[in-house]
Amino acid sequence: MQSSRSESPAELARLVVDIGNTTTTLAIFAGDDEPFVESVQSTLFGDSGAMRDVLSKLFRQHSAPCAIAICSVVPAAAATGSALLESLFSVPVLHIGATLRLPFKLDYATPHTFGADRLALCAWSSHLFAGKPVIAVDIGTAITFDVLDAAGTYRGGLIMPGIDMMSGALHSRTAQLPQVRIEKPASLLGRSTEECIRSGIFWGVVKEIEGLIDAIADELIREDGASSVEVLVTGGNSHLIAPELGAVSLIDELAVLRGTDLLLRMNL
Ligand SMILES: Nc1ncnc2c1ncn2[C@@H]1O[C@H](COP(=O)(O)OP(=O)(O)O)[C@@H](O)[C@H]1O
Ligand SMILES: CC(C)(COP(=O)(O)O)[C@@H](O)C(=O)NCCC(=O)O
Ligand SMILES: [K+]
Repeated sequence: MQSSRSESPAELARLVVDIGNTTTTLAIFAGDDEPFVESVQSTLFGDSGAMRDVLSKLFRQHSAPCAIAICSVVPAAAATGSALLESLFSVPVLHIGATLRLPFKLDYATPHTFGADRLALCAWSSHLFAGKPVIAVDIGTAITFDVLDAAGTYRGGLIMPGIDMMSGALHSRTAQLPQVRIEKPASLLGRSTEECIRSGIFWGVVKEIEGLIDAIADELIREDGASSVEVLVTGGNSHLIAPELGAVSLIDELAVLRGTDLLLRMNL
């Protein structure tokens, strides 16, 4: 792949892939411009034939990448995907993990099991809110909370089932409950089976997240004397839920991708 001599790595195109348990998102970053983004079902990313089509479409309008990073929580898809990308672009693929140079201190008992998406989200959160405590919430297949203190030290997190997982589990683990599409209910109290499920999951998740954010912020204020705590919300369901939450500093569905790109540039 030829590139002009004058461009620094930050200017050259970087391909960043976020493989979640539901959605795989591919982004092309160049300089500090907003990335060009394509999303596919993660089940597709394991199918190299289908992925060739997605990648050829993606790179029809863009120069080939000078650097590639994969942020994956699905090992099989990451293996297939990186082999495909390395063969297509002859560029080594960086896999996001705890052994990389990080912009924060990862204090986790099992760093090798820490989700790459949570790592990338913490990297971006620490970059965005340097010097402040931050709670990063990813409302995706699962819902995760990750907490950094003002000194940029990881303080811990929480993992809970995501919205579709809850709706799916109610249907698959009971004899009579239907699978319900979750959107904002018309009222708090349901007056039908479908309304009760929709309201139970939607408002249950809102109150769980709100309550946990408040409890975490109280702990940081009590233990660290923090004056205020930033809250960053991301994930496929962030735009559904975040508007119902109290003080959210920022909603950014691309936060994991931006953190992956930051880690790629820090580890080039
Ligand atoms: N295009 C979409 N439109 C509406 N909801 C979506 C879309 N893509 C994902 N979602 C919702 O987001 C959830 C997945 O979150 P996401 O963060 O995309 O996945 P992952 O956990 O794989 O990173 C899905 O369960 C679904 O509820
Ligand atoms: C918790 C997760 C499944 C969330 O992934 P997602 O919802 O994005 O698919 C992922 O971060 C993961 O596989 N974590 C590994 C365990 C850990 O983070 O400690
Ligand atoms: K995610």
